Amino acid sequence: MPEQLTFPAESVAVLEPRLPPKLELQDAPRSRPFVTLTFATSLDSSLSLAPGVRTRLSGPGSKAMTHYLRTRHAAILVGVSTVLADDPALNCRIAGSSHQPRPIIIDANLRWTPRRSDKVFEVCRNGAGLAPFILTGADASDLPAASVELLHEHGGKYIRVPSARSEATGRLRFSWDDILSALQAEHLTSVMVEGGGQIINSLLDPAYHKLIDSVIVTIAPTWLGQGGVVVSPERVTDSAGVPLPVARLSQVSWHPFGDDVVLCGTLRV
Ligand SMILES: NC(=O)c1ccc[n+]([C@@H]2O[C@H](COP(=O)([O-])OP(=O)(O)OC[C@H]3O[C@@H](n4cnc5c(N)ncnc54)[C@H](O)[C@@H]3O)[C@@H](O)[C@H]2O)c1
Ligand SMILES: Nc1nc(=O)c(N)c(NC[C@H](O)[C@H](O)[C@H](O)COP(=O)(O)O)[nH]1
Repeated sequence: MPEQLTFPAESVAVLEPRLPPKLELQDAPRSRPFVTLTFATSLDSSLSLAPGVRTRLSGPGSKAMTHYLRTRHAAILVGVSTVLADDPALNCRIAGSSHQPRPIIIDANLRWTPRRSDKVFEVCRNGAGLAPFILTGADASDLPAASVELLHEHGGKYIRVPSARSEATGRLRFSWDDILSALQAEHLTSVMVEGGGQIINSLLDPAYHKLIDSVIVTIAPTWLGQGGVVVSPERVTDSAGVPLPVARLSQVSWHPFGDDVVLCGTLRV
């Protein structure tokens, strides 16, 4: 029996001002998708115990909140290491909701080989989710034919995004402007960025704050300890090299969900 979550109407009302406008209420077409940054963190800012380790942080109430967010966004975006670690379904499991978000997987360097048995395809075949769009820096001629075929069969695809090679890692990187342009071209009007750490830290670069419309963070009352996947964006300094805070939320509100608290805010000025 597939998991069925419920999210109470009073909590829906609390979240509504933080969410993308419903399509029918949108007065003018947007030039880029509405971006919600959302994740679950421990008290020591960890998303998971270690890279590659799936770690449950959200309790039942905040988990249902995350799935409610999935009903209210056109797309859900994660990095390839999250897919490799978690084998996520990336679908919405709120009882009675017919909406499914489009999974977007950032895999600039083609690290993931999709397989028929992956959960994201399984839920798709069961009519409980959509097939992923994989954003890659690879040329069409370098895409593995079997992966292209598997995606096509389920309604997914690779999308090529302009990339630059990082001097530090030698890996291909996207700018968030290009990621959002790719989603806009697919008529995806809103996206929730769920993680993992590298994706979130890259989006929290001050150059991209203007692209983030809403931030919704679940904080679980636990310390995971050192060695976890940590949300901590690259340091920013002034012209004298003195460290500055990278970002501070405004329009902040805190909402308890069971043992967890959900923090809402914005980085837009
Ligand atoms: N608690 C949560 O809410 C939550 C959410 C998602 C994932 N997770 C956990 O996080 C861990 C994975 O996080 P992670 O940091 O190891 O990996 P990740 O999921 O952030 O993916 C890393 C990959 O994304 C690529 N990437 C990041 N920014 C990019 C950009 N701008 N352009 C192109 N590529 C980019 C990196 O090169 C790397 O290949 C897993 O353990 C997972 O369970 C937890
Ligand atoms: N809100 C939240 N609380 C958590 O405790 C946790 N581990 C995640 N992780 C986010 C990640 O992006 C995927 O949601 C997971 O990998 C699970 O995926 P599914 O639910 O199967 O789609 N998210």
